[in-house]
Amino acid sequence: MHSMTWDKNCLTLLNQTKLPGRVEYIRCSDYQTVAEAIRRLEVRGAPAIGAAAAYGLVIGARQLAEGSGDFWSGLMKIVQELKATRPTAVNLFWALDRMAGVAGRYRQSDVQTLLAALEQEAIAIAQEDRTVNSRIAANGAALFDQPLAVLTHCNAGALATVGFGTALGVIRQAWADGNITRVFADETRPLLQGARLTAWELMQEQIPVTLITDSMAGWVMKQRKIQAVIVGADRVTLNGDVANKIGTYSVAVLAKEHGIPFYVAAPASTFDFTMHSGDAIPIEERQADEITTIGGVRIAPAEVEVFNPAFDVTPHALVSALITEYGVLRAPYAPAITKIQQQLRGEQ
Ligand SMILES: CSC[C@H]1O[C@H](OP(=O)(O)O)[C@H](O)[C@@H]1O
Repeated sequence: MHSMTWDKNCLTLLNQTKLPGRVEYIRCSDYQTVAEAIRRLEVRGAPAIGAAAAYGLVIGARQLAEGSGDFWSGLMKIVQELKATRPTAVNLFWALDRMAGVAGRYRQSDVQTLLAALEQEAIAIAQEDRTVNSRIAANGAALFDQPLAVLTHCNAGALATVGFGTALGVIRQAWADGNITRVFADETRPLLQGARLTAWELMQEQIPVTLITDSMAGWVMKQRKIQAVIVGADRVTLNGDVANKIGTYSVAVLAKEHGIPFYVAAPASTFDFTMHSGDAIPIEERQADEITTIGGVRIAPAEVEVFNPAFDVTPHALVSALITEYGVLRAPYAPAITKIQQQLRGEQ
């Protein structure tokens, strides 16, 4: 399955809010549709929203070229509108800054040349994510030197990326190597990415998966049913702190308590080299009805007070290893992350 496809004139998104019951697609012929899809988690997952926003800017630039307003100020306004869709996953800002940089290099060119350059950059961002997924998978699978059962939280699979996933990419490769006996998937309240998306993805490939509620993770560890945890990330800071789906921090604390390795799979595009610690990561808070209803059915009093942070931050001390396309990083993370930053600067 693919989270998105690009066919020169249109971005088609798999509508993840309808899964697993219905496979429906959203054809995005304007950038506003892409922005709304990111806000509504119709497309979600750090690398996926970065790539979707990049394509959204391509579409928006074409809309401007057909209009009569000031092209450059209009383009920068669309960049800001897309950046405002969600605050935590750094891939969104990384992708849009990269696209804006390309636009700046072609600002004095004719519009058609600029449009072509933007489209090529968005395609490159998507293609690089596929390649990076494969390298993360290979680096992470090498950690599994015997058949193990693992636990994962939320969805860091093909649906969260352009390729075949970060955490689930490692699981797919380790499964192919014969080193995964079973995956325990946290349902991941409130939006149930684990129940709706991870369970669906793994069952599509006959990878053994057991769905549990988030509150069962500790008991599954106590019962020695799993030997490793692997999750994705939305933002990793210079010291190795990790923002990820709400509930990840609890899983990391439980893993520490039970002596179980807690791995984070993340591409360099999810590293925030401007942020020294997770204390500064903006945590998205979402609307109350995500908690007080399920599938439109009310499960709590309508006026109840709700706290709905979509992410939490796991301190680097609880992270056993960061699995990246550059290799498996171990603590202390700052020197290794800084080295990746230097390599990236050298590649530009
Ligand atoms: C490979 S990034 C996946 C990451 O994104 C998810 O958040 P959301 O579903 O709200 O976009 C979750 O934190 C996953 O670990």
